[in-house]
Amino acid sequence: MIWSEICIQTTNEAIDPISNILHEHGTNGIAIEDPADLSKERETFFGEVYDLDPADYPADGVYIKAYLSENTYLDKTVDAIKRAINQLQQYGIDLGRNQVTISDINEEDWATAWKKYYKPVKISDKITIIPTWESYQPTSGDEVIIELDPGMAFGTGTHATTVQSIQAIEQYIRKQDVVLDVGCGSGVLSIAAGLLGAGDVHAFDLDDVAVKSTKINAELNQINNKITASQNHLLHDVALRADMVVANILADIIVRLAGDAWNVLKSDGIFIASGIIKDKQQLVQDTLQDTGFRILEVNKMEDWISIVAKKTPNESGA
Ligand SMILES: C[S@@+](CC[C@H](N)C(=O)[O-])C[C@H]1O[C@@H](n2cnc3c(N)ncnc32)[C@H](O)[C@@H]1O
Repeated sequence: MIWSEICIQTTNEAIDPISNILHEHGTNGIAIEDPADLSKERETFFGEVYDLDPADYPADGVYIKAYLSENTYLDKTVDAIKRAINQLQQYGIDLGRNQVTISDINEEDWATAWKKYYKPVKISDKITIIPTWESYQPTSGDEVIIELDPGMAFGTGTHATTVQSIQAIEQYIRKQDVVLDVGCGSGVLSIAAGLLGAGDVHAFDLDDVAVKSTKINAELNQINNKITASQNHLLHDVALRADMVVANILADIIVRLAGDAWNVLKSDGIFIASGIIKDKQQLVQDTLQDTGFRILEVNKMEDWISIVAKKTPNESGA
């Protein structure tokens, strides 16, 4: 079968929002080619992405590739994707060259192409993520291994926003916590929470592909007894009581989520918000504080901000 490959040349900061747009327009198998992956050092990064080959990467820019099956609406879909990407400039996101190219590709090529960029990666002092098709020898007895096959869903675990989320989960989780993962993608954050001791994890995503991927990955890690995954818009109509809410999603969506996150959290509950660009940091902080949260931490990795907030009155009593 022949597929259409959409390749967008853009910037690192545009990867998440453009990936979301591509998902929303029904594309499959998103692959990211970012030369920064070869050389980046993260302040709080505990290891390296192993075995990456420079020959696999573009000389400059970031390429996001996604695939559409043969369909008569290709032109319309591509136009809609271009329009949605251009609108990101209104949110202050730098799109770089913003060049979109379309080419035909055989099914056998795309189905496995992205896998060559995805290697075992140590993302905290405890956690290593390994793709299911790679072999890996743990380096210490207490290493927590997350096996992952994200398939078509977002979330290899290696993106800075995901790394920040997992590091915060590791720091704040307590045994038997009830955790809600909003925008679960591949389920990587839910699995991290489950393996780090959460009692019950509820994962939500708008995208049915993400929900299926979370279920598959929970089973792969043998913690499907702890994790439920369902299709949902943010936390709408969720009546659970949680110790922790984690959302690696865009800043503007976190702003909309803040009130519901407050409502579902128990007193002293923790809200981990990630996927925030620098320009939106103040907006998210202000919104969280106006909602009543006390900001515990603001962290930066590459160009991304994550915020950890607690459901306790702040000093001004708001
Ligand atoms: C950046 S990905 C994060 C995936 C994963 N949690 C991680 O950290 O790697 C954001 C996810 O949020 C989902 N999403 C976007 N808007 C949403 C909404 N309004 N309600 C629920 N999920 C949403 C997307 O489908 C996508 O899977």
